[in-house]
Amino acid sequence: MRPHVLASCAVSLDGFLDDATPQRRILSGPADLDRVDEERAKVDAILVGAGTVRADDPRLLVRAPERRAARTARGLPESPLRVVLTTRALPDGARIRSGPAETITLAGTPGEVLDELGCRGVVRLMVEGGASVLREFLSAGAVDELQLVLAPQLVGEGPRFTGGGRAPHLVGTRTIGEDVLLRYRFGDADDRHLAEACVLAENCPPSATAFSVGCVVVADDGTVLGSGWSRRDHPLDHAEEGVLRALGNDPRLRRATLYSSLEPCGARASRPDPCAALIARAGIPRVVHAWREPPEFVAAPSGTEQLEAAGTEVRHVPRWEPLARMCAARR
Ligand SMILES: NC(=O)C1=CN([C@@H]2O[C@H](COP(=O)(O)OP(=O)(O)OC[C@H]3O[C@@H](n4cnc5c(N)ncnc54)[C@H](OP(=O)(O)O)[C@@H]3O)[C@@H](O)[C@H]2O)C=CC1
Ligand SMILES: Nc1c(N[C@@H]2O[C@H](COP(=O)(O)O)[C@@H](O)[C@H]2O)[nH]c(=O)[nH]c1=O
Repeated sequence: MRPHVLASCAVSLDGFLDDATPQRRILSGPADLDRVDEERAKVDAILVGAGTVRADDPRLLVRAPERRAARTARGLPESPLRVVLTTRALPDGARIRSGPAETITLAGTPGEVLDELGCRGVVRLMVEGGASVLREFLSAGAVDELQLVLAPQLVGEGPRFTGGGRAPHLVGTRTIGEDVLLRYRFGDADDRHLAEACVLAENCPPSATAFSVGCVVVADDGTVLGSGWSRRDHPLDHAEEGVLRALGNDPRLRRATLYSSLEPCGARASRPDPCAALIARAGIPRVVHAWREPPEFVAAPSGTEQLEAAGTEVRHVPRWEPLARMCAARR
């Protein structure tokens, strides 16, 4: 299975990734560099092109000790696998060649590289650049999410990425100090919204007695009506339950699609109404999920059967199941 690909970069106001001098130009402010570190800590592998290794001599490690410790506690290496795309040997003395993380080199099309990394068990890949690699991955339609930071600097000239590819759809913006983070997703509507639901599950407060799930509800014109995750507003809330409560009787629900990282439940121990009943009652005609509920807390999960009996179309997209599981396992 191919990994979920997050492309991440910072650009100046005039659109450059670096300046034209041999020194590395840091565009992100300190708070954004810390956010990038947080993203690194979530992935299995970080990929750059050899041009970035030659220009920046990066280490590509998780910097924050508490993030490294949290990875180790989950049985992961303290920093992700480092992947350099190159047709040559890495420069002698390049910092990326030394520990503590493992480094591999690969060559090939983005599709071949993703297949190879998928075979190695990489579920989440972060592509950090540089210009050629970003262009190559975006043009090949190999990026699922782009996190682009606009930094308040004017550079004049330097590397930039250009080129075609699938249309980006804005999913969120955030001001980070003086930087602005723009988050985009690519692909068809089901892939975009379902992958987003999966990563929302990372926000769930931990629980030993319930799954961690993310949910997005989208109107038939593509408007995101609501989103959330398990236990966001109340310790017993399922993700779908919290989102539907906030939406009340919105008439748009009758033509909406509900995306959930996990199949909506058909039975609950802690509350009378399972999510399948809440969805049917709200009149939502379509549900898309990534992961059939395992028989962990309920002997024979029946959410799909109940939804279908109520006339709701249910689509299971197994491509996102590893991402749904990985985000649910995050603490
Ligand atoms: N602002 C930001 O967020 C970031 C900025 N940057 C900047 O980007 C610049 C570097 O960009 P750029 O020069 O385009 O270099 P890249 O990092 O994109 O690397 C390009 C090189 O990668 C190798 N490569 C690319 N695709 C493949 C492939 N499919 N198979 C095998 N090898 C491949 C080739 O190396 P080879 O010739 O060895 O085969 C190629 O020359 C730097 O200035 C850096 O500072 C980089 C990352 C982030
Ligand atoms: N300059 C720049 C980035 N550059 C990326 O960070 C890498 C270096 O990371 P490290 O090894 O931890 O120092 C560098 O090679 C490139 O991939 N990233 C950003 O978010 N913002 C920035 O302004």
